[in-house]
Amino acid sequence: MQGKDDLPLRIEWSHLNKVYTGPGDASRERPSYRQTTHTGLLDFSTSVRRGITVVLGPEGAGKSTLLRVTAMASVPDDGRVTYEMQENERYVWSKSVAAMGGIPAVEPLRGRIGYVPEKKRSNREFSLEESLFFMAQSYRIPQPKKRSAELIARWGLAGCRKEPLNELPESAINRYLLVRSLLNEPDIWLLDEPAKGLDEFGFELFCQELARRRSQGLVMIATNDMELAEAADDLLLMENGTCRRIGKRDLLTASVPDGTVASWYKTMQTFSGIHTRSK
Ligand SMILES: Nc1ncnc2c1ncn2[C@@H]1O[C@H](COP(=O)(O)OP(=O)(O)OP(=O)(O)O)[C@@H](O)[C@H]1O
Repeated sequence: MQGKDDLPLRIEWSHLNKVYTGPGDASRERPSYRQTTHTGLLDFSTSVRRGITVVLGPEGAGKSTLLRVTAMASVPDDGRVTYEMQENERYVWSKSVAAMGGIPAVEPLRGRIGYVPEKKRSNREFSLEESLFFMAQSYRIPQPKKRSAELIARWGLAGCRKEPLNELPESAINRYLLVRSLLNEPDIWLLDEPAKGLDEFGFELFCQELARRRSQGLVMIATNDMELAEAADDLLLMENGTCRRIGKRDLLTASVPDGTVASWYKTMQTFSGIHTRSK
């Protein structure tokens, strides 16, 4: 019999483009009336499978944009994302799907994606406990109270469960965001700098969860934290909104003497002149 781990789980991006337009550069002495544009994704095409893919790249390379679009929290200008969840079950996210009020078409998928965004703050006045309960209800999770209580206990958040989200200390809000993304036991877990702001205990819990999900689902981590990047099965290197390199971590890092992701990434930077603020 085919187990869950044997089922195909794959995301493919085809010719994705995303450009941000905004008012002129406010940092300039004279205000400009011209719009500025920033490239988030530029004809981005590649695919990933089950396991942990770490997305690397310098500041502004498009890592957060890629995760945001893949989480369907943002609509691409062009191109498509295809999610193959299992045989005969696939979904597409694109501008036309979004424009057609595509939410019903991707609704079953939404409940199978967990996303931790880059910005780790909340201005909500709900308590941590209420917020998780409401979210569990919106996902139609059976026994939502039990599920949120279980996660609160497992992630050491019982002491601050009554606190409003906008008053939580940084370490707790980071753990809360991880818990929120796990409520629905997602098949696809998308994490933008997940270790940033986590305390030591939170990082330990996060590593345990990552180990548990390595074979169970598809995990993508955008990070500049080279210690975390060592968790990768696959590496995806981005530059100027494009995929510059993708492959098995072991094969890519075999080309550097110490076999670490940090050294491989440094070598790649040397050849392209890209710079980052890696740890
Ligand atoms: N909401 C936005 N409005 C305007 N420009 C944006 C927005 N989000 C991203 N950008 C621009 O898009 C480009 C890609 O940004 P993105 O945050 O995706 O890169 P990144 O690789 O995640 O960078 P970092 O490592 O700094 O988080 C950058 O030039 C950025 O300034």
